[in-house]
Amino acid sequence: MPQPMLVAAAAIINDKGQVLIARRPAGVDQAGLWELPGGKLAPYETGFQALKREIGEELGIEVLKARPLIRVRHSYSNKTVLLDVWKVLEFAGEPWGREGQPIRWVAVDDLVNYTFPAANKPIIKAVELPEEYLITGAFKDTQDALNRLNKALEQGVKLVQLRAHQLNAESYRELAQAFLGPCQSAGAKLMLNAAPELLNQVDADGIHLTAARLAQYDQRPVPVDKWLAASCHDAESITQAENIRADFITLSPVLKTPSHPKAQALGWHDFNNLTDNSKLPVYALGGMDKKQLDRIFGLGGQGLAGITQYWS
Ligand SMILES: Nc1nc2c([nH]c(=O)n2[C@@H]2O[C@H](COP(=O)(O)OP(=O)(O)OP(=O)(O)O)[C@@H](O)[C@H]2O)c(=O)[nH]1
Ligand SMILES: [Mg+2]
Repeated sequence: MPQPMLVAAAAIINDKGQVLIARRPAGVDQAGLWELPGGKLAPYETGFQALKREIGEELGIEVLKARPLIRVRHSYSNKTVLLDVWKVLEFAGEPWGREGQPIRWVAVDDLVNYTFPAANKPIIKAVELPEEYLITGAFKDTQDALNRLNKALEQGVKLVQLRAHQLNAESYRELAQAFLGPCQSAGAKLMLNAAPELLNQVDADGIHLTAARLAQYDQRPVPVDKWLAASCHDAESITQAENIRADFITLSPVLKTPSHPKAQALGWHDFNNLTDNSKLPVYALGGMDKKQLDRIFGLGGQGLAGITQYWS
């Protein structure tokens, strides 16, 4: 593999939750496309140092606080880039296009209306996705499930996977219908852990494929305006998720977990290796709790997925 060009880029979010994008000027590579501000690492610079310098040069602001968001390797016809993308949490000053480039604050939901370089597809998804992915656990009946869901939504959960393998197809569909309203009111996305065809009956935000379902497809089984996620456990299933153009994945079990006592845990080292080689945003799953979020970010993860934290 050729040595990639190392690039640091920033997802700068303001207090309205908008993200700052800039337009690449005429005459440069990828002219006219929108991008996240940033640029190439100088020799001996770390990603964060390059981020601070580039953002100062391009936008005239000082990055005060940032954390890793996603690292994406992408090969164009003329070069390979490794984009080290940071989420900027605090900055000083008012950004302006110091190099004459148009800049714009855009609502996260509107990012789909702008054209970015091909490498940015998973990056835009990482910007859109929250840090936590709730997977539903055991419940007594519909009312109990809804009570637990509402509690989780009150605590700020923005992404929910309805996982209920104990239900038959009809009961699952009914429960999924019942989940739609509360999720919509809370501005949360609802992923169905079910066959993709269920989207024809239940207008949820997307489908989460089990590892078994993931292996069955040779192309993306849901429309592009819906989200597609998959459960992965190793490099092979991650490649399969990329091949069918999934938007994000869970990777498990990172640590030992009581819900899957027989499964061999990956451990942090393998989690890091696998996310490094994944093009897609990766949620860590298995034995996770919120205290591990900074470690997960540092190892290339999007955030954590799980059940115990919000469902019990
Ligand atoms: N800054 C930035 N670069 C991106 C993005 N996506 C992407 O593929 N790239 C690629 O990363 C490479 C380096 O980015 P750059 O042109 O901003 O580098 P730079 O600021 O150091 O430019 P310069 O060398 O002209 O001063 C370019 O080939 C660009 O196409 C993105 O979202 N932001
Ligand atoms: Mg640049």
